[in-house]
Amino acid sequence: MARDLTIHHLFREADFKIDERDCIFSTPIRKTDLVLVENLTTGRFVAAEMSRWGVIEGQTFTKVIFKSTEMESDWIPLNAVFRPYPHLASLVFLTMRLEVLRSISCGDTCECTDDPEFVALAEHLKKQLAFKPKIESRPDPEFCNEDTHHQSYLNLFLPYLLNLPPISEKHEGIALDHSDSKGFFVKSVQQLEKDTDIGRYIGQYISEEEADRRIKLGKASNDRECKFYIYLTNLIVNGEEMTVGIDAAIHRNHLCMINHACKPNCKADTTTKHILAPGIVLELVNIKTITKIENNEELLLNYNMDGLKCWCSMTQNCRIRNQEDWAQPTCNLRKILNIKTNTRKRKHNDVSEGQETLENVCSDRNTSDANDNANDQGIQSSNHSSFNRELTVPESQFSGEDNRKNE
Ligand SMILES: C[S@@+](CC[C@H](N)C(=O)[O-])C[C@H]1O[C@@H](n2cnc3c(N)ncnc32)[C@H](O)[C@@H]1O
Repeated sequence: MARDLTIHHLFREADFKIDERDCIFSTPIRKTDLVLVENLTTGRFVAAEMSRWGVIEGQTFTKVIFKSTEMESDWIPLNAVFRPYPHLASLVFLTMRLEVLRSISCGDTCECTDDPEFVALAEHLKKQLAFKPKIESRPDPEFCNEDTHHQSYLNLFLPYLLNLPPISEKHEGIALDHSDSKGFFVKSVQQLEKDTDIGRYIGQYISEEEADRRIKLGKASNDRECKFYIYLTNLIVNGEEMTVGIDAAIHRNHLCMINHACKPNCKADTTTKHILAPGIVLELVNIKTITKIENNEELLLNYNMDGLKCWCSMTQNCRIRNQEDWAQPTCNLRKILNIKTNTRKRKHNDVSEGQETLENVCSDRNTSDANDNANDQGIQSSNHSSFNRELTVPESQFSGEDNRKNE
């Protein structure tokens, strides 16, 4: 019996073109996330949990501390860590299972699943599929008052010198708050009159293409906390309109934490124009109240987003969020667990489909800059995604995690 299988072998033998190390740059890794760690001496992977990370004194690259059942906690270079997307986790699991079955040519009753390496990794990958980050454990977000731009946005205009919009100070009448069911939200701390301008939606300006890439990443990550922070706006270049995104997932102010409601008390106003360079005009996104808002009321916007499973309960289509609202993994784990040897061909087809999705996402990595890498390595906890009147995202992107029992 061939018992010397490693994940490397498994990928190779199944003829998959998956560069697992690349994936770390395309999906956020958080502390306590489940990862696969490569033992640099043996080249084998073990299941592990991210414990801490940082830059070791005198070294130029980031290292992480991991905990695994097999080894003591240790510092390892970040590029030895692989956190597959949840649906990739199921593909890895499927590949292992297929390879083990193939290598020993046995039926379902074989002892191959007793192999300690297989069992440890399979357990690990199953946990990966059940990835459910908790909103309440989130650290307070950091805010700033200025926009910034991504390389993809600069590329649209070089060699022009861009004049970024001015600083937008936080309005004194609003504050950030948090609830277990909705995560962060914005509330008033004083009465706000109708038509009050409460500030500009701050973010990182990105090209439409980059916005698409980040949306794809959000989908591919299958993160149940999948949140949307990109607001699309218009840029008028020599009289022609083009779309750009303002991504507030990382670079943001309070306003990106305003939740959606079907009957909102605020609106996004794009009538203020800002001249970035001669002939290049940006439509700024200002948030304004559309009703009088009493002290201690939540500020709400209509995202006008198709497919949002809205929890605001203001219309018949909305409901209260519950556990079922989480996005389900795209790959059917139960199917994989019940795999039969004689269904091997069909399963291989399943794998190709999923892999295609993943490759599409990873292949766009070059458009991302150093800023992105920092974010993707878990420095921030938020997922990149988007909300806007023009975006249509499948329902599974808008899932929640808790019910409202704590409110
Ligand atoms: C810009 S964030 C709002 C702040 C968010 N509560 C947080 O903690 O980061 C937008 C995300 O919040 C969630 N959300 C906000 N309002 C919602 C609503 N009425 N129904 C469902 N999801 C909502 C969705 O996941 C959406 O992608």
